[in-house]
Amino acid sequence: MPDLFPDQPFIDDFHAAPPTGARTSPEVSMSKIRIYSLAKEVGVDNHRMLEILDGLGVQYKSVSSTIEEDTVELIKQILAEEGTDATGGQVSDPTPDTEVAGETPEPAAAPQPTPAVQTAAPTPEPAPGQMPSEGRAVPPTPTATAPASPATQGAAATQVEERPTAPAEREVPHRAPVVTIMGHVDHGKTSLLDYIRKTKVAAKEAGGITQHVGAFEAQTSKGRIVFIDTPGHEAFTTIRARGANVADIAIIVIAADDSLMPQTREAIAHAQAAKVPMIVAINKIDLAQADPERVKTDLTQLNLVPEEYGGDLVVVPVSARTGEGVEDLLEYISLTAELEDLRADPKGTFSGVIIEGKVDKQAGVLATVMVQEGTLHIGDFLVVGERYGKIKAMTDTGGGRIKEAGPSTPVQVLGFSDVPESGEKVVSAKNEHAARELVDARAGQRRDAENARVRNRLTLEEMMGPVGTVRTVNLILRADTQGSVEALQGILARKESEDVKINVMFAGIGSPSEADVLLASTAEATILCFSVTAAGGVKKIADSKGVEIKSYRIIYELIDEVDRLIKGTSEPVFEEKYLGRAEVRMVIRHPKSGNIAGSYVTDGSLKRNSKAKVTRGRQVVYEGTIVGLKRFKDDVREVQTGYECGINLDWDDVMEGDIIEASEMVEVTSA
Ligand SMILES: Nc1nc2c(ncn2[C@@H]2O[C@H](COP(=O)(O)OP(=O)(O)OP(=O)(O)O)[C@@H](O)[C@H]2O)c(=O)[nH]1
Repeated sequence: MPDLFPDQPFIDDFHAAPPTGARTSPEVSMSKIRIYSLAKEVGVDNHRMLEILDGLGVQYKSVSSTIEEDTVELIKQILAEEGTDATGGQVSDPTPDTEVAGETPEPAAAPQPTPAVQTAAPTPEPAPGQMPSEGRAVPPTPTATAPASPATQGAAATQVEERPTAPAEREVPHRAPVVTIMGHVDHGKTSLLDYIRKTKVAAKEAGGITQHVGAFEAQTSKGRIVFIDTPGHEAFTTIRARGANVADIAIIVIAADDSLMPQTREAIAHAQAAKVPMIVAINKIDLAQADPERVKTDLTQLNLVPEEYGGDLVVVPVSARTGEGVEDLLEYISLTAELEDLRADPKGTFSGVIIEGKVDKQAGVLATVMVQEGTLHIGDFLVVGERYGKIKAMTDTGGGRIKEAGPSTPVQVLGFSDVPESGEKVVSAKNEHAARELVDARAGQRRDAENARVRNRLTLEEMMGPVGTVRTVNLILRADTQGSVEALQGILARKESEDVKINVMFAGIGSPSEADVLLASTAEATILCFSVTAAGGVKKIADSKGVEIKSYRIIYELIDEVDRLIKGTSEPVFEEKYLGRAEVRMVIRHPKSGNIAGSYVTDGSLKRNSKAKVTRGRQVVYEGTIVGLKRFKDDVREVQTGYECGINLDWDDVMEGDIIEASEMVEVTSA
């Protein structure tokens, strides 16, 4: 297998030149070393290395960032002082196999050297498109001490007291990563999945052809990796649209001979919206016309900068045909998973997500459940939405019968009476009675929510977010040409302010798609179209999901809509503004215009086309519009206080002595 983390560190061309006089150590021949190379060299896992760096207050973006030689020496010293074997340690395997499918023994529970620094909080979510650790806030520099692992606590009791309390999180075992593959049509998603399945799935039964159940488990040298078997962002977003997150990592497949295509951009937008770390697989590198460099350059235009260009995006060239680079890809998945510090408690309360459901002519309803937390056992009662069932049988993705399944395990379950839909959440109940109670409670809640939706209007706070916080307006843009897309993006970028962030989740050419609607529904985004419209089917889905699709032919109207969204009002709000009033002194009959009220403006001003309210004594006798306004023979737009004028209303019964009050509707500018 190619070594991704070479022992020899290399110069990062895109970083600062080595400081003058930099010392070269035998292990570190250059002045800078990438974090993951150092981690491998000294035999600690990447997560731990980042913790040490945090402890030292060293700034970094990801494990691909380089660190100075001085820091390297310091880290080695720390490790040496703590008795860590700086050369013979193990790079932790996040997901070794165990007897219960999906369950992983917690490495920290076994006697181990005390980690140098442990963070109490879970690893923060990575920013979209970045390696998981990117953008981590560097915590205040603690001393490079940390909670002892349970195994060492007894021996070092006094020391432990001075350290932060050991988080319970450490006791929760790691779990295998769940990976989804997305990308443009024909770029090789299915081929890549097939190659991995062919080479990495142990068929349990003789000649065992793994059946399609929506997911499969690959055994790699770095542990188990679970792949969602339905490629494409539609499947990914369908699951997300139901509020579930299944994938931990998204592989964006881009064909090396085709580079970025509309669905590539969509897939990237979907992964970013879900805040799932991305790895780009540049596929078809076996082709003569393959141009991986072009793909990397094109990616930078989306602000996704490959590692070798000084950014943080992991880009792996592969061929799903020859298998070249696939091992590298798997290794990068494990590395990303390790940094994500994915954990789930097999002993915890069960929760899972439906990957897919179907009816089998012989077996009946079969559903693939991804176990996310806890363990499933045959005989358990499961509740999905407002239905429940009892597990009669379970098979793993290799087709073998199993009795229980732990976290990150996809299992096919027999026992539901209706076919559940992908993305539905699954929980377990103690017994049938509890399952029924839960179903009843959910039905009640749904009815209450439906009633409340009818009654309640959104409060200002619900619409705009808490006062004083930065509000994000999520948008999906669709336009007829790339030029229009870019023009719109430019205008929108200038509309951002301290209080409002405009997040264009996806901008593409052509009509909005169903996938756009799903993306919008998960992110509460509005779809704005310029010179394109949504097809009837897409509109229907949008209606059913409460997603607004607005189409414009005039760019300024689209921008007005954005302004409204920025203000937090989905529709413009108008209020009536008083303009002025006039007294009718005589009524002049006009052959063409009808009756004209010869009037004297006593207050404010009157405007043509403004609203008119006519009062006679105390009674309002008419409400309409000032359709014409004259000064002598001239048509005018406005007449001020103290002037005489002729007022033509869209009403003919005006009388001497009437008062005409003018007003106009103005848009409320600030909410
Ligand atoms: N030369 C070469 N061809 C490949 C490679 N990967 C896929 N292909 C070919 O590209 C075509 C499309 O591959 P698929 O795997 O079906 O692509 P996909 O992205 O799953 O396509 P859809 O399912 O239609 O979205 C097929 O003819 C594959 O044989 C590769 O690495 N090298």
